[in-house]
Amino acid sequence: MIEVNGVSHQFRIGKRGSERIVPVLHQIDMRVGEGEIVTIVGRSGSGKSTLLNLISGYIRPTTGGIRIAGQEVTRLSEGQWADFRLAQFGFVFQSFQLIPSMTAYENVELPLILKGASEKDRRRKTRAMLERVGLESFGTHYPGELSGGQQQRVGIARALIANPPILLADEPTGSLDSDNERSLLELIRELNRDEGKTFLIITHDDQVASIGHRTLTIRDGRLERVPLQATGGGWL
Ligand SMILES: Nc1ncnc2c1ncn2[C@@H]1O[C@H](COP(=O)(O)OP(=O)(O)OP(=O)(O)O)[C@@H](O)[C@H]1O
Repeated sequence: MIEVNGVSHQFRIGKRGSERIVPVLHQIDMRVGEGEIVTIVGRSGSGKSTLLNLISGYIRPTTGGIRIAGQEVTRLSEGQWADFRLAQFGFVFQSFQLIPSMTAYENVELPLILKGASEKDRRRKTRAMLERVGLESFGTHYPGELSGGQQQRVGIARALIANPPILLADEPTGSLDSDNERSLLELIRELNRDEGKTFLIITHDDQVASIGHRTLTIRDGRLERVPLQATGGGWL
C-alpha cells in the first residue's frame, strides 16, 4: 500500500548564499501493507513528522522514491497530488484542525464538496458518518462548543467521509484525556477490523504505539532495523 524506497531528506535553511543544509532522514526503507496498522515512534526531532509529510506529498524527498497504491507519487505534479491525496488519504491531527467557523456537520462535509459530490449524496453520507462516530445530535455545534474527544471524532469523521483507504495520524490522542484516548483507539481498531482501513500513526504514547500490528522506531533520522521474525514475517 505504501512503499518508501531509499528516501533521504534534507532541509535548506537560511538565506540564499548563506544556506545551511539540515539532513533529517537517511535512507528510509519501509512498507505498510493494505489493512495494516503501523505505528511510528521516536524522540522529538527524530524525523517522524517529516516522514509523514513526505508520504502525504507536502514535501518531496531529496532522494529516493515513494509508491502508494501502485503509483510512483514522487513524479506527481502539485495538482495531481491534490486529487491523489483526496482519494487515498484521510488525515487526523493532534490539534484536530477543524475550521472554527463551520459546524461539525460542515467540517465533516467539506471533503465531499472538494470532491464535487452532489448535495443529496453529501447529506446522506455526512449524516451517516456523524452517526458512525456517535455525534448525530452534535451536527449543528461549532468546534468550540464540543469537548476535545468530540472534536477528535469530528476530525476522524472528516478523515473518513471520502472513504480513503489510508488514514495518516500525527499524535492523534495527544490532546485527549485517557478515557477519550481509549475510545479513539477502539474506533481505530474497529475501522481497521471492520472496514480494512490502513493506518500509519505517529505517536509518543506507548498505549497508542501498542495498537500497531508493527511499530517502527526512528532514531536520528534512521529507521531501526527489526529482525523480520519480530515483525511476524512482515516487512520492515
Ligand atoms: N521545514 C523545515 N525546515 C528546516 N528544518 C526542519 C523543517 N521541518 C522539520 N525540520 C527539522 O527536522 C528535524 C525533524 O523534525 P520532525 O518534525 O520531523 O521531528 P518529529 O520526530 O516529528 O518531532 P516531534 O515528535 O517533536 O514532532 C528537526 O530537527 C526539525 O527542526
